[in-house]
Amino acid sequence: AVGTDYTQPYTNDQLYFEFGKKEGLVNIVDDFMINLLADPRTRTSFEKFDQARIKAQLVEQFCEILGGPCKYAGAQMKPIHASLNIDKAQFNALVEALQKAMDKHQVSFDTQNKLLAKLAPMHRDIITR
Ligand code: HEM
Repeated sequence: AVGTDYTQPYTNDQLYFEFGKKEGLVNIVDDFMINLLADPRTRTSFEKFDQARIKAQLVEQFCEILGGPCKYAGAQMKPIHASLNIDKAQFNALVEALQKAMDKHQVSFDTQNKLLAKLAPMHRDIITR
């Protein structure tokens, strides 16, 4: 599982290749975290934690979701976010930060939406207020 009991990874590695494989994901997630730390809606959550560790976990999670050769071994989404008091505006800000990073790395709109479609349902494990 990739952090929830309902998220099914894509079953071939086409999307993983469209994201530029591991190297592409590392670059996208680096910019994603820069964007999260630049936005006041998300900075206050992320600044207190080990960002290098979170980025490494995000790369593994996205890699597995996109059908790549990875196995996410991080925390489940519900318990890890439970004490963070995350609202809908913060969740939306995170999606924007990811879109901005994917745009910068020239991931096509359709391909971006394939990843977002797997992340969006996670709102029910992450938003707690
Ligand atoms: C679909 C949306 C999201 C996904 C896929 C996601 C994914 C992740 C992952 C993979 C981790 C690392 C788990 C681990 O260390 O084992 C994590 C941790 C974290 N996330 Fe999220 N997250 C999402 C939304 C959010 C939002 C909206 C916020 C706050 C604005 C947030 C704040 C954090 C923080 C602060 C941590 C570190 C918690 C800790 O180490 O105790 N996340 N997230």
